[in-house]
Amino acid sequence: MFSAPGKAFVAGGYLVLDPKYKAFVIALSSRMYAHAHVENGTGEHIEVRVKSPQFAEGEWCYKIDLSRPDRAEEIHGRGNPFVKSTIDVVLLYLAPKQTKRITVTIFSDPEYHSQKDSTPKTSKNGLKTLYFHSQPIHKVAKTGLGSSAGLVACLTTALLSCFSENFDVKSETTLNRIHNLAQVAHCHAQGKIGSGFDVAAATFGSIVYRRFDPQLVNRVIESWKNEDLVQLVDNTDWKIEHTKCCLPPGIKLLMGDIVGGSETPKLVSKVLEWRKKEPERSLETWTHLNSSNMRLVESLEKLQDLSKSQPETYKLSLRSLVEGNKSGFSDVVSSIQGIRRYLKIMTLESGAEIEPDQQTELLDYCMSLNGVLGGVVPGAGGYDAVCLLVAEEAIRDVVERTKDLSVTWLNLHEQETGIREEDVSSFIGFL
Ligand SMILES: Nc1ncnc2c1ncn2[C@@H]1O[C@H](COP(=O)(O)OP(=O)(O)OP(=O)(O)O)[C@@H](O)[C@H]1O
Ligand SMILES: C[C@@](O)(CCOP(=O)(O)O)CC(=O)O
Repeated sequence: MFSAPGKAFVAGGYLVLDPKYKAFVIALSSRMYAHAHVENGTGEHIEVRVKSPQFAEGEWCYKIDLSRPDRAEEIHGRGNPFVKSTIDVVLLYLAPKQTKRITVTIFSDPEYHSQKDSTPKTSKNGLKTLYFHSQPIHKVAKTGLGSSAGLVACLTTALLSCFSENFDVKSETTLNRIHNLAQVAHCHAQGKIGSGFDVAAATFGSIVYRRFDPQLVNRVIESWKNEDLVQLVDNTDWKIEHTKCCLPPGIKLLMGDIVGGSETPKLVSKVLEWRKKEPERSLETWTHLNSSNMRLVESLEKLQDLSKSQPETYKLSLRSLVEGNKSGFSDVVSSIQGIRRYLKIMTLESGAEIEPDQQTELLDYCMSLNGVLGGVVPGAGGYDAVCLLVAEEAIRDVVERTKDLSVTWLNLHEQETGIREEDVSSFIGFL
């Protein structure tokens, strides 16, 4: 069984669409899981059955002709574009010659979806609770953790593992192969080439990310040939960057769900329109915003180093932070203030509600609390969520002091690892 983490897009929304800029994405403890069972098949077909038992009608069964391995047919006429596209891309890449019967079972941790109309169930060993929804997957509200990226990343991994003797997700080559295939499958399913930050975080974990050239993936989707896909996946420099970066000890991420919601494509199109109409002003804003984003990354790295080279000094700074003295963390605080300043300028000038006044008020209040380094609207912003960086010891107090506000803190934290192998024992009773 393999799993991939959800994400919080802390810094670099919009800018990440342009390979000139980098973004900072934090991987989360809420994960998507894929368990594969493989048997020898008969006849001229491969059968891939994907089950997602937490959702109504959550089973898709594809028959794949060995002579056209990239064109899976769902036998009940049910659709799941992300499942289908992943099977198509992985089989186009592998061009298998032997029949097989594969069953992949998908599970997702509770925080990916709204828990409305759902029932919790706990595994036999009592370690894992999952929510079972009465609606089909496409009708269940999402929370923004990147469910399709998580699904595509762990399904790609599970399928590859069925065709490989010594499959090891700790190998860099394997991880890059998973990433590249998952990016192609995700773009193909979405019908557009996004920045891919969510797929990269699902694969590599907490990272500073620079995107790939969309033409690379476009060309392969257009040609749809095994040799072009193999060349792209195994022998092409995508020029992406995925440098590991995580929060320093004692600092935690708090993700808050906001009642409401925003449509990312509308926000993106308003921002891109503004960029076209006001090239100079928007470039100036993006340049400042990017400096603040990169200053945040650098200051987190410095704190990480300090916590190792001078652990006592670092501990004292953390202690003071909880008591309200943020001076040991001033670079993080000021870079977050910078990020917010330029996101607000983008909001006011582009008309896209990236940090609307309601979020400004909430974030300003949170920032005034002891132990809080700062908070931002993650990703594309809007009325979806907020995230805070907080001293671990102050979390309880922050939750208490915000309990009457329109924010629900989610039960998750940073978990920096990307794809990893899982022990199935926590899933006994579900499988
Ligand atoms: N657990 C799952 N089982 C099966 N399919 C899933 C699962 N999770 C996600 N999917 C697929 O991904 C689709 C959702 O992808 P979409 O791109 O609309 O959302 P998203 O941007 O990933 O959302 P979010 O970031 O809010 O999680 C679902 O309709 C389904 O096709
Ligand atoms: C606005 C954008 O940079 C981020 C969207 O992030 P999210 O889907 O809101 O987490 C678009 C993208 O990178 O695909």
